[in-house]
Amino acid sequence: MQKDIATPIRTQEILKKYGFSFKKSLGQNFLIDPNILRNIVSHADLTKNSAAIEIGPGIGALTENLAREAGKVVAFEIDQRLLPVLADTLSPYDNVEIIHGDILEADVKKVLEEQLADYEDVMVVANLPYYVTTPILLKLLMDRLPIRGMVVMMQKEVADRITAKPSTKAYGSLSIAIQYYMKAEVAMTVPKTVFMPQPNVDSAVIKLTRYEKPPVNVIDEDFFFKVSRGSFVQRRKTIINNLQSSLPNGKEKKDLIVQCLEKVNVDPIRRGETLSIEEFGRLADELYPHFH
Ligand SMILES: C[S@@+](CC[C@H](N)C(=O)[O-])C[C@H]1O[C@@H](n2cnc3c(N)ncnc32)[C@H](O)[C@@H]1O
Repeated sequence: MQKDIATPIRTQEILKKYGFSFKKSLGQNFLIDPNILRNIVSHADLTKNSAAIEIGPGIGALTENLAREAGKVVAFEIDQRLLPVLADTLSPYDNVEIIHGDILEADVKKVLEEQLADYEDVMVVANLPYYVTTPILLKLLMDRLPIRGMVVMMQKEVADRITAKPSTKAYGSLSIAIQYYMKAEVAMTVPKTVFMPQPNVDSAVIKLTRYEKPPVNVIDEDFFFKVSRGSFVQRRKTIINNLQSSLPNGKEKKDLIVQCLEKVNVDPIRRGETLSIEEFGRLADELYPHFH
């Protein structure tokens, strides 16, 4: 067994050897605790028949743990300065491929089709760069990748929003966007002390498991997301007020919106934050013929 990359001493040695300085703008907070890393990977339930996709391998701390458990790891890293570091730290593993580039620009579907098709399942596992957590998650979901799920670390406040249930403060359009595709749960919270440098915010790891089919069947997904987003524009306002402002010609069509709300048993004076995904689905389908 190789020495872990992610001990504080080894991380310091690697950073010194390469004269590496952290770029805050790239969300570079590296993990330096082998137990946390093993724990994150255990939530992904990998076997040698699984492949893992990692976003932002840094100096390879999580990558190494993934390489030990999965059949193959493909990791996307934006910072060119880390490429020689990764070539060095991950040299004991022949099942890792590093792709240099921005995950937001990457054709992940092509990578899955061309390089990972032989694996039974694929998991995305990452300690995400916090400045782009939401765009990364939404991109991966909208790409409709045939993955089993994701185990991803992020700012705790974002993890709470993603996993939130209706009628809670954290519930909003992000909760709906993610929970439409995946079952979402907090796997663990993570203290600041296991990072170098320490971030200013608390962190949590969430586990997302892709649904075979969404929890609600809708006529048009884009319209469903438009209605749910539009219902949260001003959280303190009622759903009728928010929909009047967010739907095209909503002000003039107030009576029609009220009728649609009543038809699906949603009181127009409820707030968006009280509606479940199923209720948003029924409402979107009712509004669709009049507003799409
Ligand atoms: C929070 S660090 C995690 C590093 C390592 N996985 C660990 O856990 O120690 C985030 C990593 O993502 C990289 N990164 C930032 N933005 C990225 C992007 N748009 N695409 C790919 N990698 C990115 C950073 O350079 C950094 O290596």
